[in-house]
Amino acid sequence: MTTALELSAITYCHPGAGRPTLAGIDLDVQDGEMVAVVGPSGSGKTTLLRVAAGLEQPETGDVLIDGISVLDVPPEGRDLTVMFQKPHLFPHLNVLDNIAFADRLRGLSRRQSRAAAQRYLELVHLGDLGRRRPRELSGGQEQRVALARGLAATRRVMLLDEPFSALDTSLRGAMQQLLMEVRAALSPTIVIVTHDLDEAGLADRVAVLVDGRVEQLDAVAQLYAAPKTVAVARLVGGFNEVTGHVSAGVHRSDLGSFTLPATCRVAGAAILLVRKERLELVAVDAGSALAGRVVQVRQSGPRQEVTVELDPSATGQRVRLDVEVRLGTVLRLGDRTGVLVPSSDALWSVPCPDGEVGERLVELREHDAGRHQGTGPTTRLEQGERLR
Ligand SMILES: Nc1ncnc2c1ncn2[C@@H]1O[C@H](COP(=O)(O)OP(=O)(O)OP(=O)(O)O)[C@@H](O)[C@H]1O
Repeated sequence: MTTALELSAITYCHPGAGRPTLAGIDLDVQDGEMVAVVGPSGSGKTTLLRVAAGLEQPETGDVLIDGISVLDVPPEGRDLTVMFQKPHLFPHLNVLDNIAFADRLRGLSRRQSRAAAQRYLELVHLGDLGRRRPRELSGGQEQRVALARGLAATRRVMLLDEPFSALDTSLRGAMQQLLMEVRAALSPTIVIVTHDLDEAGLADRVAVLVDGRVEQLDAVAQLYAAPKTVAVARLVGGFNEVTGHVSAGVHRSDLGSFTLPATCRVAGAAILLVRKERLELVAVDAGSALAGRVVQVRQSGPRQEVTVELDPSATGQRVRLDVEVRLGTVLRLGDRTGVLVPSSDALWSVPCPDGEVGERLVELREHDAGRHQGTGPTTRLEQGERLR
């Protein structure tokens, strides 16, 4: 596989901004690959696309297409197409000529460019609407035409900036389905900026942008199973976080001691990450369950979530865990319940960000030191044993 687009050590600062928007971006997109760019609002996603497209010039770094620097090439010469949230169709041209426009610019005859445009129009399931004007289209149809026009114009890489975010949920779903069909038919190379993690899941890899840097570039399943940092975990969402520390592959905290998967190579101050849907509510006296009581029950869309406050640990701390349960599970505030923490392969841990290594961690370390004083070498606690 060849690298279609590469951003190398890109830095960029908006005029008047206090700090760089892009602070050393490295990103490669392989031929035929779809890479999604996600990140908190203001993290620089659109700026990154604009730099790739040549609409902004980076301060340092390079943009390469097929291994050749295009820094000196203007946007229209870069073989990249950008598609924005708003379709921006030409109002005076009919749908077919909107799609045929790029080929006409490249010098193709009207007949050739319209024939190609018709094929793209059929690909987006609007084969009959070629003669309509953009004002005669619904929002969803307009966005399909914009996609067809983008595909017709693209020679190398398509850059999509939240292209479906203005559409309602069902239209967005339909456009995502269409994007999959287009990928299966044409294997275009795509970079898509999105806020929607489900949409990002359509991509081969997802780049998580935090503070102007690519914090992680991985398949979406990896972001859920093995986030590199707490910022990535928070962006992905759905994790319980418990601060503690790791030594010899065991995370120790007020929740207890949990062996981490061998692939998790964190040491020192670290946050244990446990996904809400991997915790299980069981009978309060069930074997290795942690006991507590229900302090909140809430419904969010098709999901039901329960917050359980665990009985105090030996150090007096009351850890709260969010648990996703089956919709319709009957639970009342104050109910006693057990919480079963999954086995090590469903756990993960990330380093504590510097600012979050707080007093609690110091207390935990002191507690551990006291616990093991005079008892010889530290023994590994059993999985799930609370500190006492
Ligand atoms: N033209 C500009 N001049 C000055 N600052 C800008 C300009 N455009 C964007 N910024 C700032 O640069 C930062 C990154 O903006 P950008 O639009 O790239 O972020 P984003 O991740 O795409 O955000 P969102 O998800 O909200 O669309 C923001 O702090 C924004 O306010």
